[in-house]
Amino acid sequence: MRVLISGGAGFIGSTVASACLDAGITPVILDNLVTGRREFAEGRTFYEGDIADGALIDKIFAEQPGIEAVVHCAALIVVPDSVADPVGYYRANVTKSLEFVDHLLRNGCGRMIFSSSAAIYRTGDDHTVDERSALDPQSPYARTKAVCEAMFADIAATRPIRVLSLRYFNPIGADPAMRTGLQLRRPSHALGKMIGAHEEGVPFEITGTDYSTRDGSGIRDYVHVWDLAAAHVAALQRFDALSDAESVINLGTGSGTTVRELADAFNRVVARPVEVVETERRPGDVAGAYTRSDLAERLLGWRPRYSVEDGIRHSLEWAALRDSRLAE
Ligand SMILES: O=c1ccn([C@@H]2O[C@H](COP(=O)(O)OP(=O)(O)O[C@H]3O[C@H](CO)[C@H](O)[C@H](O)[C@H]3O)[C@@H](O)[C@H]2O)c(=O)[nH]1
Repeated sequence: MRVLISGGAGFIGSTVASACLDAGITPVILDNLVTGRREFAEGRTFYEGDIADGALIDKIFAEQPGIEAVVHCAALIVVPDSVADPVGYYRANVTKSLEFVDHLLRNGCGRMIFSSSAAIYRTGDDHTVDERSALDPQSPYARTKAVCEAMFADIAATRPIRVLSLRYFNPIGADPAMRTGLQLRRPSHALGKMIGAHEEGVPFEITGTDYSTRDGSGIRDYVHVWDLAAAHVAALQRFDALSDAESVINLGTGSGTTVRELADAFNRVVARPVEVVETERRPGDVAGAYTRSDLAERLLGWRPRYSVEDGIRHSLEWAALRDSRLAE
């Protein structure tokens, strides 16, 4: 099977590409390298360019016969940037996705797996969500994902394409074989900040300790990126067995981890523990959620295999390697 992966030189897309290769699926990478890394496409079939570039998409389908599906990961993903630049975010994530799907239709590609986000859910009092939970995206970034889901569903209703949206919770870790990982040197998410604090020997700041969670800190569902990638492989293999109604699947572990618990897990992994201090909430932050759904297991036969500690260990291993793997 041959699969086109948009954003295939990014963190998740490149990991999906590695999982495809390991499963005997041939990935064709499409990435404009705005945030993706050329190094992550090395040795793979790679087209540098934009998902909205119709001539390029036509060229890819002409040169790579037998592309059976698309995994659409290409997107901008930084919440504060989306607040500062909503036009840029809607253009990159929505307008270009609309053009992309049109190009796919013209080339007869009828299967798409879309990288969506659990950030689109309204979170209830018990901090759990499933695929039927109400949506209430809180940032322009999250709204671009919700808009894309709705747009794809409208298109799939009458045009010959089916779209499966996979709603990711919080990805951590790296390819266990260390082919790829997070491209950023200093990621701003909780584990990235923890690794940074640990390297510099400064305290890690818990941003917000007055949430209605079991210990007051924010709760998330940290899912290993290799498990996410494996879910894409399972979705590709089972795509045609899914019914039209089964168009959204949560990808999380089903366990909530608070920031304090994440720090405890971190300190079980590292030799020299990181100190933890408390500060104010970040603007726009939410208490958070984890999945209560078993749909991924029922429909894809997928279950996460890696623990939060595994994710932390692999993130640390990648952080130590990153500078030797990436040019800058
Ligand atoms: O230095 C920090 C950074 C984060 N946190 C806390 O850690 C939790 C998780 O924060 P992250 O920034 O790691 O994750 P978010 O879920 O808030 O947001 C991230 O994950 C989302 C997926 O659900 C989207 O992808 C989004 O773009 C991305 O920023 C929150 O309670 C946050 O307050 C800290 O305590 N200290």
